[in-house]
Amino acid sequence: MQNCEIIDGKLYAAEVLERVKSKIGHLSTVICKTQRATLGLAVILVGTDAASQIYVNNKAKKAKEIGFNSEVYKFPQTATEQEIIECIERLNSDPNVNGILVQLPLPQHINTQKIIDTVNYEKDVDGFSTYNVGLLNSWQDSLEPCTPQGVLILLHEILGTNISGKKAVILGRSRIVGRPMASILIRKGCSVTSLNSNSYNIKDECRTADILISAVGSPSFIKGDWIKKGACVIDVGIVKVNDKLYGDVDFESVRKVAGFLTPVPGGVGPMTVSCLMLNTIKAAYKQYDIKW
Ligand SMILES: Nc1nc(=O)c2c([nH]1)NC[C@@H]1CN(c3ccc(C(=O)N[C@@H](CCC(=O)O)C(=O)O)cc3)C=[N+]21
Repeated sequence: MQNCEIIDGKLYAAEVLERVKSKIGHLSTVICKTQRATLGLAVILVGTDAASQIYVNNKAKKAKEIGFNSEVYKFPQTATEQEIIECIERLNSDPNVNGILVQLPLPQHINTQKIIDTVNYEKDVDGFSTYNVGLLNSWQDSLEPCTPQGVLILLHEILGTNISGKKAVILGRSRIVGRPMASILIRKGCSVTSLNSNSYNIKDECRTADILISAVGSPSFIKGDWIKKGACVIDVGIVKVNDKLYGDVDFESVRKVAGFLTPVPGGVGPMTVSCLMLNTIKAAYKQYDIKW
């Protein structure tokens, strides 16, 4: 039986973070001393979703660790669109805030796209605004969504930088992962199949994948017999059940067939956080008009 390589996301996330730190160092010497500016990431959190609280705190902690200012703006579940919009507008015009992230999901009564599109697209470090999505899909430079960016870095580490011609199957079509992931892989020359819960023959489709990316949030539902031998399996799902974290992938059965597999936790999650830092420093370079 062949061996499956378990991909250490924390390792590659640390590498990305080192790159971010050196970029911060460079920018600080060029700009901050003379203009007395600081670098900042603002995070907006609405409501009390337990998972969101954890992620938001993780992001703010990491941001501070590497030398960003990071403020979390908390709103109650009952907050109005107008209150959130006013906060975003203040942050848009604050020169010491380079990145703004609105944690999702937002409460039902709030128009998510409207809120996201209030964020100045050059501070939209999630890359979810209509304008950034348009840039991405027309293959222009943009702030790209963090999780797909992190997945691409892992794929490059595993398979090399040329992944053109590979068959990629993506489960899930969310704004955060599925849709931008498909767009990025199409641009890289992959043959991309997008699946959702209504798709026919999901298992057979998955079995055609050289690269299988799952972002469904359904604990352990992808089994070993869904996997092509030697395939690269990227697990983006993360759900907590009875205090234990589960991905979409049934780890033990899939590792017997796959060539490469990202674990949960310790796979894609840490890459997402590092890519958020990368987007924040990229946004700062753009805002200060410094060459990347
Ligand atoms: N506007 C917005 N942007 C996001 O990027 C966004 C969001 N909303 N809403 C929720 C999801 C989820 N998400 C994760 C980030 C880090 C980990 C992460 O660091 N995971 C660790 C474990 C963390 C733990 O112990 O709970 C790991 O997989 O090793 C997981 C999930 C970002 N999201």
